[in-house]
Amino acid sequence: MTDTSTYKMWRTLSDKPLGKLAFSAAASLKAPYFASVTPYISEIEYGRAVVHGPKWWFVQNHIGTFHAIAACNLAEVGMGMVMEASTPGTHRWLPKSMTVDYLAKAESSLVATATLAEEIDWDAITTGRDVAVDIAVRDKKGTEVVHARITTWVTPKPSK
Ligand SMILES: CC(C)(COP(=O)(O)OP(=O)(O)OC[C@H]1O[C@@H](n2cnc3c(N)ncnc32)[C@H](O)[C@@H]1OP(=O)(O)O)[C@@H](O)C(=O)NCCC(=O)NCCSC(=O)Cc1ccccc1
Repeated sequence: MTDTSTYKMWRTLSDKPLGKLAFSAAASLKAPYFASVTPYISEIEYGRAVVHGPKWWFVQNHIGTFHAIAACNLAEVGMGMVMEASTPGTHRWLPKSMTVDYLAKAESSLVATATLAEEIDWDAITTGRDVAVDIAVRDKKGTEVVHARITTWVTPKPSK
């Protein structure tokens, strides 16, 4: 079981009235650039997270759709939640690359579903390894408009 402070906070707040809203606001305070997509985090569990990004004026591009880089930011939020819920307290993670495909015009609010790309034997990570997260970003019709893969670098936490 992971014991990051983020996942502990999720378990404390997520079943309380307005708890998910409070958690989502806290995530944006911790990493303020996330606030630009006003993320609402609805699900977090080992290996999976779901994040909603409303479409409003600030996230639009010149053709009036959801800006691709704003969608990437939403994908980053999803990745971060998956990694916080999945990485054991003995290890730490840092995003090191992202590949992204813009599959269709994003004309509505978006939902990013982030999943660990493969089963990970965390105990076997004694030096460092890549851990990938896939993120499917869908519009309100369920069409996947953006697909991202974010690779994180996982290492054992240094002893203090
Ligand atoms: C570290 C690595 C990924 C790999 O380098 P390599 O040389 O192959 O690996 P090596 O293991 O030798 O480590 C080298 C050094 O790195 C340090 N270190 C390692 N792991 C961690 C760790 N987990 N945390 C902290 N430090 C760590 C390690 O101590 C060592 O330092 P030292 O030598 O002791 O002083 C490197 O390419 C890099 O820093 N890239 C930039 C990454 C970056 O800035 N990403 C974007 C940021 S997130 C964002 O913007 C969005 C977002 C926000 C919130 C939530 C979600 C999303």
